Amino acid sequence: MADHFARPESGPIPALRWEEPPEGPVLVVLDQTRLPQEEVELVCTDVQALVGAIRTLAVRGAPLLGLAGAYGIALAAARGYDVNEAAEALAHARPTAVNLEYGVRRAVTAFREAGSGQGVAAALAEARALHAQDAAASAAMAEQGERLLAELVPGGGYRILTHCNTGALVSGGEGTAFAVVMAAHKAGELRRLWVDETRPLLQGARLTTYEAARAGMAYTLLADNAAGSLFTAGEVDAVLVGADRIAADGSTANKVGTYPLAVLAKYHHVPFVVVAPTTTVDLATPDGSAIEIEQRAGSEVTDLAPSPLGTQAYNPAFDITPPELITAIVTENGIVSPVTSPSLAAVCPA
Ligand SMILES: CSC[C@H]1O[C@H](OP(=O)(O)O)[C@H](O)[C@@H]1O
Repeated sequence: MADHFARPESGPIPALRWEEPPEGPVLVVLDQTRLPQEEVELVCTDVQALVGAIRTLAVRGAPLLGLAGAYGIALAAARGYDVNEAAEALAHARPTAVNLEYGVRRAVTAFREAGSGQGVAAALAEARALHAQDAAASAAMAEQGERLLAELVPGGGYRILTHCNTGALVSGGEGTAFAVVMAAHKAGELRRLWVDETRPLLQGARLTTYEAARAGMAYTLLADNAAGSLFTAGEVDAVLVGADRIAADGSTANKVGTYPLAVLAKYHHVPFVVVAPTTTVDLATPDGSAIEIEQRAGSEVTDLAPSPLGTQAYNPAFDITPPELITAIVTENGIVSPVTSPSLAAVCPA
């Protein structure tokens, strides 16, 4: 029997922070593979350690990956490592979330454009600017998402189903989809948060429950394959999810298991809402067919049972939801309906 443990403390969750101890600058990250049982921090003194943390999902979630990429460039520059090599290693640590390569690019550009001897300060300033930008985007999405819920679910008392984890653990602020849930909770309008466990790495069962418990929400965990019966029972007013990459036509890459929820939502006439900052929008990618889906080790699937030695496993980390299944995409700059007003360019900075 798993050890259940006391409700975690409330307050901000330091998913990632820059520190400058006497022995040199470090990036301190909360190891999300140890949550919720243990709050363990990893002190990254070099890019190799940070890349390892990204690949094992100690550091995870699209917006946070962007921050890790930017701070990783500042760390490489500050410790005298080759910035170009650091950029290559960081940008390719995980392929699907566009935020990672975006954050790396922002800091590398600042480093290269800085005056002589100013590269480290410029890269760190850009990482901090992206951090603040993400926190502001999170607050704006929460506000816009709450207004959208009031339109989509008249009468309040929302029963929201969410998948994977999209809270403060993936963000410089309160997160993406979970930030909207938090806003509804604070307004007294969250009747129930249905939390998909999110196999195989259980981001929902471990991390979203951790964040919902800290916030004092009314939440219920469910096995991913139980979601269908919730819709049948009429227990879902809206589905809110995050994103790792949104193509120009609104096709959305998100944690595997998202696409089936979109199909269920369509069949049961339930709003399906994606919440993501514009740093997750990739206008250079025309549609979902061009998004690389990360394939992860089969052991993440076979080891839980465990299955017989030699069992082959299919383990894509993400799937693609087509625009016609998405009711709305909430960004910090506005809400887009991929079917009726598909212009994501209108909400993205030029
Ligand atoms: C809104 S960012 C969170 C996003 O990232 C997750 O993937 P992973 O846990 O593999 O980093 C998942 O797709 C979430 O929606």
